[in-house]
Amino acid sequence: MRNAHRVETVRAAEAALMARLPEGALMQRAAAGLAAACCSLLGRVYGARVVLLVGSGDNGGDTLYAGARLARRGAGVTAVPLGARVHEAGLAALRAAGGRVSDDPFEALAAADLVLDGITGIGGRGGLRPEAVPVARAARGSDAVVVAVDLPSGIDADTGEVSGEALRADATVTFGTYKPGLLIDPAREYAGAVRLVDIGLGATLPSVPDMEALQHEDVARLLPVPFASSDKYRRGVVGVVAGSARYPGAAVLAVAGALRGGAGAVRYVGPATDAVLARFPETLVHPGPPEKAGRVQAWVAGPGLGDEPGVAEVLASDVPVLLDADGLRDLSPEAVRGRAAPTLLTPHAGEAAALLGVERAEVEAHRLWAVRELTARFGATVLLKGSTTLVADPDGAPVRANPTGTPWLATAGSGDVLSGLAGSLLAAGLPARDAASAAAYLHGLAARLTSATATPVTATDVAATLPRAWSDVTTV
Ligand SMILES: NC(=O)C1=CN([C@@H]2O[C@H](COP(=O)(O)OP(=O)(O)OC[C@H]3O[C@@H](n4cnc5c(N)ncnc54)[C@H](OP(=O)(O)O)[C@@H]3O)[C@@H](O)[C@H]2O)[C@@H](O)CC1
Ligand SMILES: Nc1ncnc2c1ncn2[C@@H]1O[C@H](COP(=O)(O)OP(=O)(O)O)[C@@H](O)[C@H]1O
Ligand SMILES: [K+]
Repeated sequence: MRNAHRVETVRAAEAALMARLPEGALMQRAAAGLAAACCSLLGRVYGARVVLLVGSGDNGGDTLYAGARLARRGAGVTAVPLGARVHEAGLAALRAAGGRVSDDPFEALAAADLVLDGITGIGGRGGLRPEAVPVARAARGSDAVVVAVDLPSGIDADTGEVSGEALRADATVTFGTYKPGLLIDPAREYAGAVRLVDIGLGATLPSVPDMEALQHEDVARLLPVPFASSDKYRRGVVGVVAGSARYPGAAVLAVAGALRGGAGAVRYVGPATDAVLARFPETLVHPGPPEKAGRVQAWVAGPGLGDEPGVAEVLASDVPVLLDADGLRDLSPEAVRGRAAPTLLTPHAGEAAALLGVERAEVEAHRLWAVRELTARFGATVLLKGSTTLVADPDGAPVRANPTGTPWLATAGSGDVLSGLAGSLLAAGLPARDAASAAAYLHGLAARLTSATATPVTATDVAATLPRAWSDVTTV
């Protein structure tokens, strides 16, 4: 599991740890880890040209001490102070190691191999200030590798929001714990590859993080495994209410996802029985209504449903229900809040915006807010799809950010596959939060495996690759 903590939590943990350590010890740990990461990125340190963008706080201090370490190994290191103050001890260390302060940042950047962005870390507020903007742009426009120190300067550490200009990094070296902003778009995209440096903060951080991201071993633990005594009903039956005369393909894709999700059987209910059977003869089919179709352990309703009935019927059932696409249209919080069994909503940004009564751009810019707000209003688990898929639970457990996926997933029908897959995991007995986050993980991984050759993927490809993703996760 990758854990992330908010700035307030990090500061409290840092204060508790610092009280036990000699002064400056944490900053030296951070700087040592940062310098080591820079060495591995540079390959050859001796003779490399390194530029430090230094803000007024401790983020600049980390950067100066790391710069001193690189200078001692033979790099040519130039500091560019950008704040009203500078970390004096860090600057003295850099000078003592042979580093210098630049009088022309643009000249230094034009020749740089590596730029360290130490303008702001967890103390930053809002986007880059105007005086830093031209320098940050020159850094990004140069041929140098840009490494963000703790966070890309200009992003919001707690939310992943980017309200002004921020410096896009190729890699981020973060200290002690991940920050939520490193896991959530749009900020996540500014961070590049993120490396965590252990500075001993684990000892004083709370054990329940503010946010988390699953990894292979976490998903492997969640996925259902049949026992010797299992039969198809004990493994769980998932019912899929999807498709219409206009969108029969959505039914096929949702069933495709459901068949690969670990349920023992998939029951399709709706008008697309012929299309579903033609593709997947193993499906149990029924024209509807859902309550006449036979017992299921979870329902998925909505993909391609158009104006077909079924949503109210599954909401009236006493089993977990996943609502997606047309199943979310005009959904009232009361219809969900009154349910005794879990409900999982899987909107994309447009559907989330409609449910919240805001613009789509508002959801995309404030994804964490949007997923939390939907969860609170509907009293349901919510999986918000998009460039970063987030899963929030009404019981207040840490929000999960999905680390897999690729922009190639933005293809028609891929959401239908996801809803079938997540519903299948619900039917197999996973709690809604686990079903949603494990499904998003497998779905994103399948898309990555399919697009490994940098070619477009189709929703059908993603569904067909789910078994490979499953085996990739469970055979670590
Ligand atoms: N916590 C830990 O465990 C450890 C933390 N460590 C390190 O310390 C870092 C946090 O340091 P920090 O608290 O000094 O804040 P930091 O991010 O350097 O900003 C400072 C100042 O910047 C300014 N400023 C604000 N917004 C701005 C903007 N948009 N654009 C430009 N300037 C802006 C503002 O000052 P102002 O100019 O307003 O007076 C603010 O006070 C942390 O990220 C990590 O690197 C490690 O060393 C060890 C373990
Ligand atoms: N830019 C992106 N990067 C990564 N994944 C994306 C991006 N845009 C969309 N996705 C993913 O693609 C899928 C699209 O689902 P959805 O919007 O419901 O499409 P459809 O309704 O056509 O099935 C979701 O899993 C979503 O998380
Ligand atoms: K930074």
